[in-house]
Amino acid sequence: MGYRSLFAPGCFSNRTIIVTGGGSGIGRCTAHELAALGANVVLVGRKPDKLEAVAREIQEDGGKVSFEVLDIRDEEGVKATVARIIAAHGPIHGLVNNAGGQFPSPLSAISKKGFDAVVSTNLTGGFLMAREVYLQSMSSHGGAIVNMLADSWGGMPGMGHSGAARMGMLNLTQTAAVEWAASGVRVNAVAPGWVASSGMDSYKDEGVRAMIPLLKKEVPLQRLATESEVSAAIVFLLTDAAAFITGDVIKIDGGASCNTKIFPLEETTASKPYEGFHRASAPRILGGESKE
Ligand SMILES: CCCCCCC/C=C/C(=O)SCCNC(=O)CCNC(=O)[C@H](O)C(C)(C)COP(=O)(O)OP(=O)(O)OC[C@H]1O[C@@H](n2cnc3c(N)ncnc32)[C@H](O)[C@@H]1OP(=O)(O)O
Ligand SMILES: NC(=O)C1=CN([C@@H]2O[C@H](COP(=O)(O)OP(=O)(O)OC[C@H]3O[C@@H](n4cnc5c(N)ncnc54)[C@H](OP(=O)(O)O)[C@@H]3O)[C@@H](O)[C@H]2O)C=CC1
Repeated sequence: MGYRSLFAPGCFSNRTIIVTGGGSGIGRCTAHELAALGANVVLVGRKPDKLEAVAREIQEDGGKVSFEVLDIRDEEGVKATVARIIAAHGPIHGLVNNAGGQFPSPLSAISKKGFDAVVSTNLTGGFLMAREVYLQSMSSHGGAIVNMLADSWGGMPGMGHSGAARMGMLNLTQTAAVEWAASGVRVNAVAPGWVASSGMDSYKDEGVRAMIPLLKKEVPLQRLATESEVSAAIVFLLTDAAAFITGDVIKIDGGASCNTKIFPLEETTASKPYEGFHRASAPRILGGESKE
């Protein structure tokens, strides 16, 4: 009958896709997936050695890849980088706005400089990348953008700066989806809960490191996500299989955002007091004030 799967090998052939933060963690994993499906991948990040190492890995696997050194918060740098990518590769078909991060800290301990660093990385930088890719390329031929959010639907002690930025990115995703739909541009997002990514190794604070093994307690599926479970959702949103999906968010959190936290999971059938990690106890673990 000649049925053609939308996930066929080579489904991204002749498509150029930018992956910001492609030098490590989820971005690296996504870049590998996209290249394996035939995409011409352009990695973006601040550190050339990391980008070069990932580019080499992908080339060794037979993939098409190059990289651009860029701080996504640098407006002129973003404009020039997007122009350079188009000059070298032609139209841009996909953007994975993955670059980001934060340092866990209670709100009361965050300086303006620190708050600005997190918001400019996780919100403004993503905006600049999406705007330039739209203006310089996708507005004339369509494309797909996937933004990185996180499980920030409620207050998460220690994550107020990045939570605020991610929720800003949620509205930006929805607004861009509406404004750019007529140009054939789809804009979606993924919202992971905790991911066992290499990025988690960047947390050096002892209190935060002690918290990591406890995080799975609030996840109904009782573990952290893998990098490839996040990149699979990103890749799906870029495929033609998602052609009628825009302005949407895929949560990859093992059900964490569905857990009301009123009763910790293991206490729902037991009577002993809960002593593990849950959202209300995070400030104590992070060294901040707690109302408990
Ligand atoms: C239930 C599930 C909830 C899910 C929640 C989401 C979980 C998310 C996890 C992850 O994201 S893991 C990935 C982690 N990866 C990273 O965080 C990447 C590395 N991080 C950074 O690059 C920075 O943290 C940054 C803020 C994203 C970028 O900072 P920038 O490069 O601008 O830093 P600086 O210029 O060096 O510093 C500016 C300013 O920011 C403050 N600051 C930065 N980093 C730290 C830190 N590690 N600890 C404390 N403070 C930090 C600091 O105030 C700096 O000001 P000065 O010290 O220079 O005055
Ligand atoms: N791990 C987790 O539990 C979760 C992660 N996330 C988010 O997923 C994304 C990927 O995280 P993960 O892979 O875990 O962590 P990583 O720290 O490995 O990835 C972050 C990437 O972003 C790049 N980056 C950071 N700031 C900038 C900047 N200003 N300009 C360009 N590139 C930048 C970094 O590269 P370089 O420093 O070389 O520039 C790095 O490659 C991040 O946005 C993260 O916040 C969301 C929810 C959960």
